[in-house]
Amino acid sequence: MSTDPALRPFVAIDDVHYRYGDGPAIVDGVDLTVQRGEIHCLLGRSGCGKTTLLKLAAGLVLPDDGSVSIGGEALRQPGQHISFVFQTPTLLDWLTVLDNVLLPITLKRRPGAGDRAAAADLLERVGLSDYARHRPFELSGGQRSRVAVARALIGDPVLLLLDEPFAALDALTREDLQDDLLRLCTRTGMTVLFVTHDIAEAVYLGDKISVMSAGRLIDTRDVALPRPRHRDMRYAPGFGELCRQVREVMDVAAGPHASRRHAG
Ligand SMILES: Nc1ncnc2c1ncn2[C@@H]1O[C@H](COP(=O)(O)OP(=O)(O)OP(=O)(O)O)[C@@H](O)[C@H]1O
Repeated sequence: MSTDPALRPFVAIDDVHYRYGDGPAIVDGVDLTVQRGEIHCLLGRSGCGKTTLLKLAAGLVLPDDGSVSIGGEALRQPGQHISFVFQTPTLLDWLTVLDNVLLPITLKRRPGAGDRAAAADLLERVGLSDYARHRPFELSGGQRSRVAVARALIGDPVLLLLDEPFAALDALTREDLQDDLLRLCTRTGMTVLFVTHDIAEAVYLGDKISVMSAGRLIDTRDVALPRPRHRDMRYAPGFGELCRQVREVMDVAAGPHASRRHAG
């Protein structure tokens, strides 16, 4: 690995192994690097270990073997400036939307006027200024997901980890949120590791895509699409071809039956 800090990957997951208790290996020798400012999408079938790898990247669980480092520092506990967005937006119904966004601050100290202004600014950026005083149960699923993204960004995290954050949403709302996320990433230059089952989502969002299967990374590739991404790109022939190539990798990982089904 390079000794020049500018060239060193921001996230370095190095030969990481993890099992829950005495169970089987769930993460089985994974090497993954993410450069600063990169959006790296992690694809894989259900149960292959994606969430566990994300928890390792957050320091929520520690590797049995191998190492995780963020910004050149070995991670030995939950990372201070790492935010996690879960599939279900875990908002507190008794707090207002604004107070939900402020929650990560409130858990550490009393929020000040600057914190409130930052939360209001984030709500504006996700299109929810008019909902600051609402309670989460008054919002749609897409709006709740937007609040969860805004909450993850309070305190300017250096690394954003997202675990299928838009999976429960309808296709059009999901596309809107993908565009919101890309805008926020461009503005902040944040580094992102994004877990999804959805190949088109990974291709649209990612600078790179890694495919995971049975605890291992079986493929990592660059996404050869220009930035900024635009929704019309989804209908360009090159986009479909990229999706097809990734699908092929996933089918090969799933064995000959999946490949035959895909072939028709
Ligand atoms: N806390 C836990 N204790 C024991 N086993 C667990 C625990 N969490 C996950 N597992 C097991 O680890 C394996 C991988 O789970 P993980 O959630 O990492 O997969 P995933 O790829 O994110 O799946 P999905 O796409 O369905 O969310 C599964 O077999 C799961 O049952």
